[in-house]
Amino acid sequence: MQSPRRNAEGRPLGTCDPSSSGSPAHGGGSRFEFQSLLSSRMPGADPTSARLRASESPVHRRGSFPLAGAGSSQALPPQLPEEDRIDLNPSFLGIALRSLLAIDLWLSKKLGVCAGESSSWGSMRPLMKLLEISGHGIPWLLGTLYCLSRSDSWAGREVLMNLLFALLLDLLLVSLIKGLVRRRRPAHNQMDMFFTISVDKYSFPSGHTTRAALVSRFILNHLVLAIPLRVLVVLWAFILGLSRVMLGRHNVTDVAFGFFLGYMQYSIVDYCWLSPRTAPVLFVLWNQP
Ligand SMILES: CC(C)=CCC/C(C)=C/CC/C(C)=C/COP(=O)(O)O
Repeated sequence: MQSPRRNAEGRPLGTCDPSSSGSPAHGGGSRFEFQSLLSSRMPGADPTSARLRASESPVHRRGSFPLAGAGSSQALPPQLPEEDRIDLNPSFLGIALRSLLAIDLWLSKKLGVCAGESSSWGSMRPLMKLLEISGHGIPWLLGTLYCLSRSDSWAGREVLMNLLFALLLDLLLVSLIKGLVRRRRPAHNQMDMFFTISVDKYSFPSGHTTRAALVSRFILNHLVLAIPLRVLVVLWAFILGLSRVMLGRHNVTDVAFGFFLGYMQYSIVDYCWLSPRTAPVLFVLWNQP
């Protein structure tokens, strides 16, 4: 049997100090806690009446005890520890976010059909992992550096220099957000990714997806491609994002935000576009023998 949860005084919740009963305005806040805790934790309790009682009480609307009435000599009852308080009036935003999170987890689990070899689409896993490599940071960085070293035109060098800047900016922003948000990867993910850095144990946002959105927008804006190739670039980005969820690497919201972030990152790169005019030092340095 579980031991009962206790309040700040070490008293089991659901018991009430008789000395503190009475009007909340006179320091009897414990009674309201008792009522609301009881009605929301007891099986078969009526949550509506708990809410009504709570809304009548200034104690619960503000989530704290009122000051003792003027001249009252009764000591203020102690505050409940944070984990023992119940938000009886959650905001609309709170409910919406919690619902979105629940749908996200449910949908991500459903779509994680290549998460393991024994999953329903487990045979597709090698293909998904090939896609994973196509969006990895290392091949993109090395490929850009190689092309930059081989480029013999100013225009080509300028575009590649900006692609390098875009890839580095992406790594920086994704690492920063992953480190701040620290959302764990889905439980069904197998951590068998190729060449990761420490923040890659976190999943929000999907780095592959930000890169895919950023690079594809970059290519569409700076390379002259026939329509079928342009469609292919967009499809690659979209399928790469989807494959992150199918592999079980990410939740749907990690990928959705990844697309948004990658798209916005391109706008930053475009705004700060490096050219021999705006960043002459970079271009001169690159041309040193
Ligand atoms: C210059 C430097 C520090 C390069 C690091 C490149 C690198 C290891 C990128 C990590 C790529 C990666 C595994 C990202 C994780 O992607 P998710 O889609 O799983 O978030």
